[in-house]
Amino acid sequence: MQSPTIPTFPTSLFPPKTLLFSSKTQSFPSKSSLLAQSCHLFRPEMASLSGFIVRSQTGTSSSGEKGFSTLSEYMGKGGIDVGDELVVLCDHIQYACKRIAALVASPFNSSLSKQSNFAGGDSGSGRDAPKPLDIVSNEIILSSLKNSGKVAVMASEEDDAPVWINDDGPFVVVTDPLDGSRNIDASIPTGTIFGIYRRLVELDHLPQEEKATLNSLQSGAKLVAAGYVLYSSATILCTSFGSGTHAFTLDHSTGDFIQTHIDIKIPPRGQIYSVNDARYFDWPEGLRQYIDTVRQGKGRYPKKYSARYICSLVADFHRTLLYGGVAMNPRDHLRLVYEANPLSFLVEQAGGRGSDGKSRILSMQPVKLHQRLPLFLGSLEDIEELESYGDVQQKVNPGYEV
Ligand SMILES: O=P(O)(O)OC[C@H]1O[C@](O)(COP(=O)(O)O)[C@@H](O)[C@@H]1O
Repeated sequence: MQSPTIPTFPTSLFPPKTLLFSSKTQSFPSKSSLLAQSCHLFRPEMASLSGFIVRSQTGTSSSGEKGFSTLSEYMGKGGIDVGDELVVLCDHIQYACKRIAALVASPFNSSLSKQSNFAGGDSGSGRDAPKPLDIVSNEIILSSLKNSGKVAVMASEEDDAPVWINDDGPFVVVTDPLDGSRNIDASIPTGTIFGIYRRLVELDHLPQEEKATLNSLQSGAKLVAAGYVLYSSATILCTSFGSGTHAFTLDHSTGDFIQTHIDIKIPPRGQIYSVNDARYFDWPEGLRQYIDTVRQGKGRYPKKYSARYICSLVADFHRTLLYGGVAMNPRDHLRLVYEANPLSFLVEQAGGRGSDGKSRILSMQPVKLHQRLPLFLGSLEDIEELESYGDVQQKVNPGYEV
C-alpha cells in the first residue's frame, strides 16, 4: 500500500505564537493588557515584510502577473488606485480587524465577559446592552481610525453619539464593530461591518456635535466604500470601493489579506432562505405565504428552497452573497446606518439587492443614528419575488429573549 502524500506548506516567516499570554499569568489579564497583546499579534509592517503572494490561475497581482494580490496591493496604484488617503484608512481598518480576529479567537473571552466592570444593561437608547467584546472591538476600531489621521468622525453601533476625531479627516466611518457577539461563547462566527463616506465640507462651520451627526446620517447612495470582516473558520474581509465586490482571506502565516474571491457575482436566483423562523407566528401574512411557497418549490423558481440561519448577520450575509437566495430579518432590529447600508452597497455591487421589503435601502435617508428597520438582502430575482408579496415587514416585535 502506498503511503499518503503529505502536502507541504510554505514555512511561516514568523514563528507561531502558541501562547497568547505569559504562562506566568494565572489570572485573566486586564482589558488594557488584552488590547496590548492582540496588538502585538499583527503589526502593520508584517504585511510588507511578508513578500510572498500566492499565485493562482485567476486574478492579477500588482506587477501584472497572474495571481492573487493582497488587499493593500489591490487598493494601491498597481491595483484599482483608490487614492492614498483611502488606502491609509483601509490599511488601518484591516489592522484593527486582525486584532479583533485575534481577540474573538482568544481562550480568555468568557473570562472577559465575567469582569464586573463590564456588567451590561440597556444603554438607554433602546439598543441592546453592549457585551464586553463589543466594547473592546469598538475601542480597537476607534484607536485605529484615530491613528490613521484620515477620519473626521466615527459613528458606531456601540456608541450613543458619533465621536468627532479630526477636523481635517477626509472620511466618515460608520461601523458595527462586532456583530453577532451574542453567539461568541459558542464560537459561532461573528463579524465587523463598516462603511466609509466623505466628510461633508459644507457642514464644517457647524458645531461639532451637529456636524458629527449630520455627517454620519448620509444616505447609503453616498458610500465611497464598505466592507465586512467575517471571523469564522477563515477570517475574510469582503469590500467594495464601487467597482465590484471582492473578498480577501487572512493568511495567518504572513498577516496579509490575500485576494481569494475576485469580482463576486451573487447568483440572480438562489435556493436558500435565511431567517429566524421561530418568529413565524409573528410574521405578517405576506411573509408567511412567501416562505411557505418557496419551501414547497411552488414559487417562480420551481425548486424547493432550503433554510440556513446562523443568527450572525455577517455570516448569513456572506453565505448568501456566495450561494444566492435571501438573508432576512423582517422585524425592526438591524440598523440602517451601521448594517443595512454597508451590506446593501456590497450586495448591489455584486448584482443583488438590499431592501426593507418595500424600498431600496440605499435610497433611504437615515433620520436617526440607531434607526432600525426590516432587512432583506440577496439575489435580485429572489428579492423581487419576495417584495411582490407586499406584506413582508414584521410589525410585532415583542423583544425576544434569545
Ligand atoms: O433575534 P433575531 O431576530 O434572529 O436577530 C438576529 C440578528 O441580530 C444580530 O445578532 C444583531 O443583533 P445585536 O447587534 O443586538 O447582537 C445579528 O447578527 C443577527 O442577524
